[in-house]
Amino acid sequence: MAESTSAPRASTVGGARVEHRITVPPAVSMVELLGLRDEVLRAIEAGFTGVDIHVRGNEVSLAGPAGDVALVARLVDELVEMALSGTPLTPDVVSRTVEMLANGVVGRPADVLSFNILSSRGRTIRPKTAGQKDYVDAIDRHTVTFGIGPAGTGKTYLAMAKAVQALQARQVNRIVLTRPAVEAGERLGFLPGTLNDKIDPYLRPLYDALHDMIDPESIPRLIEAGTIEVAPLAYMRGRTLNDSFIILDEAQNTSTEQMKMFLTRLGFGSKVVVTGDVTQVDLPAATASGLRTVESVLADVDDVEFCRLTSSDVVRHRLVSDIIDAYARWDRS
Ligand SMILES: Nc1ncnc2c1ncn2[C@@H]1O[C@H](COP(=O)(O)OP(=O)(O)OP(=O)(O)O)[C@@H](O)[C@H]1O
Repeated sequence: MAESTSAPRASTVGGARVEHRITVPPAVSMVELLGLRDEVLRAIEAGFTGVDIHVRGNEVSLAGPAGDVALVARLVDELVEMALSGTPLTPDVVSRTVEMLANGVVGRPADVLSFNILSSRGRTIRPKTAGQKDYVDAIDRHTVTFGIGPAGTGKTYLAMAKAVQALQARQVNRIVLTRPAVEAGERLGFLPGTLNDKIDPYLRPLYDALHDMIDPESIPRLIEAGTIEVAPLAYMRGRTLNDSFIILDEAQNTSTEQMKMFLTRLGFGSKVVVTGDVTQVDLPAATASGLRTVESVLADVDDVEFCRLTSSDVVRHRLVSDIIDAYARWDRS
């Protein structure tokens, strides 16, 4: 951890302006901390224009308004902690850390952003927000986890990362990925091509995430062997899935009966993750979404967790989370 040589010290009348010095431990190289061509340092400066930051050797000096200086000091402390645990520091990591500190997120940003979910294909998948970390923790601790929240919060992506990790660790011997193919179900008969071609567009997002985590060349072999199964929800009927990591995506588009059918496929040694966004239901108006009803049905059942992600967990373009909030306000009015 960075060693702070003093608490922020007032240097101007009224205590508004303070100076603060941080000594970076020798185990962290300054290039690692400040980024190639100082890009991390520039990201910090851009976020706190009122704070003067000077770096000399392994000392970082801060001067500016007390509140900002305190925040930058904590930020540097978190970045040092991340560098010590081998987490690459980028401007994105800086802005996520700032966001967590500014929002008063409980716990340390370094514990969230340095947490390793899956190492595969030469890279590591980590949570990008505190909500994402809570979600993957919930998956670890429960047999059935619901990840509910807006688009782009990583609900599917992180569930798949956990599934691939469980497969790598031999905790399960199969991954089953499924979606309620609402549109495909209605139109299958009218589309040309084999069944596989017909359902493909609906299952495409699941393949895309898989490509990020498993060598694309080995995916056909794994599918052939049944180690990975990607299929519409209707194909789950009548089966019992043992020793499997099962993900139901877009679960807002299931009926109550389909949700029950899906959840009762659970076999021994299996884990289930259900993801969905209750604000994006594509079902006919008269059909109740199984994702809406399930929470009250299973409220008192042990080992089932409902985890909520919010617009602050959106990892797509920044604007996406503003758009989600704007729609939520419009809906309410
Ligand atoms: N922790 C993360 N690390 C890297 N990329 C991430 C992470 N979380 C999300 N992403 C990226 O964000 C994209 C959106 O995530 P995902 O598709 O899982 O969102 P979702 O919440 O399931 O939304 P949708 O309902 O649109 O499917 C992913 O394809 C992935 O590229």
